[in-house]
Amino acid sequence: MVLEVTGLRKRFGRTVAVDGIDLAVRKGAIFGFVGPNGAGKTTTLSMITGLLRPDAGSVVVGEADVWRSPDAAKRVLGVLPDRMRLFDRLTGAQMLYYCGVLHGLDRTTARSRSEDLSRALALEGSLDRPVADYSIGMIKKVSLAAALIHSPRLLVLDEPFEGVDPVSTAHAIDLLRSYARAGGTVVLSSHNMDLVERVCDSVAVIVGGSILASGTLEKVRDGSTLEERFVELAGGRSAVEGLEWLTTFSD
Ligand SMILES: Nc1ncnc2c1ncn2[C@@H]1O[C@H](COP(=O)(O)OP(=O)(O)OP(=O)(O)O)[C@@H](O)[C@H]1O
Repeated sequence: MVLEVTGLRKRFGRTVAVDGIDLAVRKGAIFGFVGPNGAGKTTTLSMITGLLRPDAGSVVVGEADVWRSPDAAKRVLGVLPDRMRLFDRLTGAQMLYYCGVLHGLDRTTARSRSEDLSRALALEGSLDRPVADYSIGMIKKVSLAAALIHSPRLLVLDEPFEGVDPVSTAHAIDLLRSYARAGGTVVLSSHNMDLVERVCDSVAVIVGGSILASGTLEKVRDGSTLEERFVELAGGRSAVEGLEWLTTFSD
């Protein structure tokens, strides 16, 4: 296992965001973490990556406990956090160079990897512009490149495809697949069930801070589509009753 999460818990005031979850992700997996809004995905991924201290539980990445040996764990991790604050006065090229050097790459390697990643993620032509001027999709792509630049063993990506166009998404998927085939491991969250079905080989469904189903994609789908299974586990669709006023139109 590359990632082992045991009894993870987090509460914000009276809100129990994560209610004692266990997860195990094997080497080479592309693992999808799905759940409705407010289910606890970002809170869980933030605790896994050392960004948010858990109230209880442990996270082991490779051999390292994220909260006891954070330096060792962070060497193994590549992270695309949700709503990441970027150094957005830097150009894309400067930001990738900075991330590479921070992770211990020498200058030449950081520059050449940043060029390789920009080609793979269709960011050429944008790297000399300040990140502050990037579109939402471009920010996701440069953040993904920043997560990959030091060639980590485990990638944790919170909503990596949100706002990313279909061609760039296809490139990013190809990149993640070849990374996983070579022994890298990916944990990603997404609201796009078709995409999760396309990319992931195993999934966990989190609702109200608890994991309601996890395992291989086939096991969790249980004969239906992931979307149907997701809606079922998340408590079904809400009715539109009581919204008749919506069709009275203001004019
Ligand atoms: N810093 C915080 N302070 C207070 N409550 C928080 C904080 N962060 C998260 N929460 C609450 O914890 C719960 C889980 O939030 P979280 O962001 O983990 O959900 P999520 O599954 O990532 O949702 P989404 O799909 O909408 O991004 C929610 O009820 C949220 O309001």
